[in-house]
Amino acid sequence: MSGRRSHLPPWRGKWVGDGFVDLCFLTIFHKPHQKPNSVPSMEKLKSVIPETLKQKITKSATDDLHSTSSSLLHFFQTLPLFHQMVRDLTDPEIALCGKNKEAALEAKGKGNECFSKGDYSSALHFYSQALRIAPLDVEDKGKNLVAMLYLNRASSLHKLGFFLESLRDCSRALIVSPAYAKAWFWRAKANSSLGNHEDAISDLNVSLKIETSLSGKRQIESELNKLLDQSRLRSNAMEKPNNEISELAGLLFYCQRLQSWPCSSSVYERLQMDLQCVSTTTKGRGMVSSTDIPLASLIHKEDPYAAILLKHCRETHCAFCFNELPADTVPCVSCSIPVYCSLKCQVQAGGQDFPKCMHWAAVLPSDVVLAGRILVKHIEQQSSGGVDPKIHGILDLCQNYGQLSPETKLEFHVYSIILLHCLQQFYASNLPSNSAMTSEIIMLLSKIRVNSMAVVRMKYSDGKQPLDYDVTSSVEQVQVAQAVYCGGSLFNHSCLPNVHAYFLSRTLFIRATENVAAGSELELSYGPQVGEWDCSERRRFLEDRYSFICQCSGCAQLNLSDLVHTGYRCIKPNCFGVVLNSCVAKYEQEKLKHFKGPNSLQGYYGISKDDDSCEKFVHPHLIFVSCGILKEYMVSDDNIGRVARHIFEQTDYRHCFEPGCCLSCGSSCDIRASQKTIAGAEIYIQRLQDAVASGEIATNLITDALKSIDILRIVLHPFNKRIAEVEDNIAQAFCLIGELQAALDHCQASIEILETLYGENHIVIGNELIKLASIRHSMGHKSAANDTSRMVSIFSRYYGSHADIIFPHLRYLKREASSLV
Ligand SMILES: C[S@@+](CC[C@H](N)C(=O)[O-])C[C@H]1O[C@@H](n2cnc3c(N)ncnc32)[C@H](O)[C@@H]1O
Repeated sequence: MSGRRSHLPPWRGKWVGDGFVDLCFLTIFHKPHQKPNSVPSMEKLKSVIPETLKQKITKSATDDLHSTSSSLLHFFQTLPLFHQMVRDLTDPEIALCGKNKEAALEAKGKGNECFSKGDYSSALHFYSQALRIAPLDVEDKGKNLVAMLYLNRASSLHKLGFFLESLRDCSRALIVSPAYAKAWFWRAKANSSLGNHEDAISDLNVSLKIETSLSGKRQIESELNKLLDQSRLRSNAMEKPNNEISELAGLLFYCQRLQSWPCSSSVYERLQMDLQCVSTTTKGRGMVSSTDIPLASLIHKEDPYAAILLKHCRETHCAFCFNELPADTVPCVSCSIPVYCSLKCQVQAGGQDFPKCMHWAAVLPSDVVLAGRILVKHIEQQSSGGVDPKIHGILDLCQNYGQLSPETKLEFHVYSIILLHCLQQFYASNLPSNSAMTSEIIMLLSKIRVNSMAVVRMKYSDGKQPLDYDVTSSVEQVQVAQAVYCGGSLFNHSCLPNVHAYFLSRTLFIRATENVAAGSELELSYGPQVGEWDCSERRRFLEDRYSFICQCSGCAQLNLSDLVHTGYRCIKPNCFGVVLNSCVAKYEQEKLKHFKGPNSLQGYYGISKDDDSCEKFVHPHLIFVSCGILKEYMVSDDNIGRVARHIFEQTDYRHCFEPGCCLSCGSSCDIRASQKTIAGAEIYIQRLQDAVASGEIATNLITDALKSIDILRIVLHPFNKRIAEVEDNIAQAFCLIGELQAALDHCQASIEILETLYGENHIVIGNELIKLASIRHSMGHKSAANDTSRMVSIFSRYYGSHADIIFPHLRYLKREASSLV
């Protein structure tokens, strides 16, 4: 789920969390080999809608939809601009997504040129481009063009040392043209390079039989003799390797290399949870378990109802399984847009695609395309079941149309009419162009907005392969696809989630990250979490993006993290109290106003009553309000306990959140002056960040940043998140110049703050421990093994047996840790 882009620096193992996707209207896909198509002028279309109609639409509620969509439909039907736009979107002649023999031949020619110059990676690029646009049934020089392109690419791959990829491409060429002697020959070479000598010999024998030219036959014979000599030399007793490298075996090999599903048998971990969908008091439906759930249990697994790859990932990720593309991509058979990692994905995608790959599917925003896919799936399911394929109430999911922004309401109206007209080309009888159908699509778009999930992948932003791990590797979650999971949509959001969602291939997995008592609600995070942002930021984000006011426990209760996250330090030297800015103070004061007493929270999140009638949360860093007095959960004498006591040892808690006043001793602090001081310090920190990004670090930049963090420590509360971020920047800079002890100290300082903000078992801490362990390991410290075991336990909590698949670093670090012990 997308979540807002965190302000953490790129190397931080940052956690965007689970989130639902945002809308990205009007982003246009330009194909690499052709000029960008004319952009459908959505803004222009919106601008010609009469003002009164616009007003009506932007103020509409669900009940008004028939009337508003009828008026807009009527207006568009008489508007030439609208018809022109629909024509542009649907006309295969105008569209850029069609196959194109001339362009394919041109790209092939460029590939051949590069190949003959020995520039095999450019040749690979041009052949892949040509494959994408080559029509399936055309010939070039008496041979099938697609088969030729596969073969040419196979030769480039072979030259580059990608033998398995080369083998697969030869097999693909042979599927298209089985009597292609050269393809058998190159397949033999790939098999031979992979050590599959018997397969290589058998391929050469086939090639020899088919080849007609004398020179060709001679070349094959010479290769065959070489291989036969080699195999005679090998002992007869040698075990025969498994030579059956089929497309499927190739796929499995790739999955192993890419650390992706479905190669691992652990994927078949069983679901044993008995979950129920119940009605909650404040959040609509929600999921609960009828039994106690131990932490790390897999509680839900689901394939998407519909899913689409995001535009920016079209060149890098498979359009079906969403995994990273290998070098030997497989194009779509009907159009030039999607590419797949294998024939298997290509075939599977065929079942979920539109009847014909259409230009509009490449141009319209992902929400709209997803709505189109859902409509088509619905129509086809109904028709195949012999049911009248009338569209009504597609997907039993909630929607928040009434709470959408005026601009979004207008866009939903416009897009639903455009989508309807695009789909009518194929489904005119099921999709009448009327207000009922338009309202139905608006509802569908509203459901997608609230319920669709962002499918994410881990990205190593320093560009290194996961297994080439070193201390500066960074792990980041990036969104690659958007999908609707009907079951997954029933999990509500909490800023203190007790379950965690992640993806392997297209499959959604949800796992409990703590022990959850029977009957407690199971809630994941749609992005914001306690520790990541303060309460005001989280609520604003959820309201803007998903149009609901968060009613979770993290937002309803006081917690230490929210108070100190952006807090300032008290001016008294020995006071550990926190000073809040006006925005945070307002939100925290608000919580107290709405506090209805401890009983209102019964039954949530495993709260239990202890002897002196105080409510306890399972989250150790939570401070809670109970029985009319403020009391901290943490009674220990550590930092958290000290801060908590200072903050809450006051009687009149209802008025304690005065902005600019220390919550502990009441001293007033000049926040404006503090902000000015911070702005001065931030200049040097930014310079260091820029230097880190460029990889060139002068020591004076580190010295300046160290002075700046000292200044920050004077004005900001010791647990303010900004200090953790800057400590992290400095640690990275020290890493880059090889001063590992200093890097270690700053990395530890950063983690200490993050543990206070998130809790020590949070996945963010797991990500940070990757860095700590790697620094310690580079220094030969035995304690790296402790970091690793802590990290492994955190990752297991969030990913169970899938942790090693998602974080290949874990395997590396585990191996290194065992070598230290
Ligand atoms: C993906 S749906 C979750 C299932 C939904 N409750 C239902 O009845 O179908 C998201 C919607 O649930 C509600 N919701 C989820 N988490 C919430 C929270 N923490 N506070 C308030 N409403 C929430 C909001 O209406 C939100 O738009």
